[in-house]
Amino acid sequence: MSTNSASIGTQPILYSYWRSSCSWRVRIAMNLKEIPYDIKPISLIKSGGEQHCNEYREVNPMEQVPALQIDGHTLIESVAIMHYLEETRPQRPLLPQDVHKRAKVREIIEIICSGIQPLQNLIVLIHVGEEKKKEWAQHWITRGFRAVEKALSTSAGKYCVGDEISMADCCLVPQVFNARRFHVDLRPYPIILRIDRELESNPAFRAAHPSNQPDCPPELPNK
Ligand SMILES: O=C(O)/C=C\C(=O)CC(=O)CC(=O)O
Repeated sequence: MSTNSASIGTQPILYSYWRSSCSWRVRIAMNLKEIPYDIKPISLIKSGGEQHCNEYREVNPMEQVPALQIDGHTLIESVAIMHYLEETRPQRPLLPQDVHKRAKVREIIEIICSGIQPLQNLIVLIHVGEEKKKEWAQHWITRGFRAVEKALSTSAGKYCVGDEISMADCCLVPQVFNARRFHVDLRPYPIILRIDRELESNPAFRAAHPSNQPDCPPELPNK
């Protein structure tokens, strides 16, 4: 963890891209915990991607968003960031007290953050190629959503795990957006759809939505 004296005692800075699902997870968590922050937009597409420039590589050697400068540190990886926020800002908890429920939250996080999103992110789709990318993304999202829906069939209340919003919900909503972006048929996943609809009007989720980001283009493509 590198230190960054500029962020000690000042407002956290989130390096973010409007429709990056990983940035979006952190925006939701920050909003739920009511932590004020500034956004530094990093365009993943402008001039081959600002995430690859030397200056940003110093911030995040993975050349991805998000990165969060907070408490004098630079943190990367959205799930690690959410856990840091949970441990340092326990207000409005995003993990349940019950250990079994915690395990379910982590299970859903893993399915999405290891089993779906990395397989359909920008670098992979560029490698797969324009012609095949839609079918590829649909395949991995469908496979993962089958498992998420099954997990939710026993864990869900109003939200992914019980009736309290958790980190699992922070991960689910952006992934549903990606599924729609790649025209995945969501009808087989009624619980996923119900939770997504439930969270649509939540102010923390609304403020984190791509369409409410400073770097969102005037017309939202593929929405
Ligand atoms: O086409 C673009 O606008 C570029 C990048 C993204 O949306 C972000 C992703 O790679 C998808 C994701 O975060 O899951």
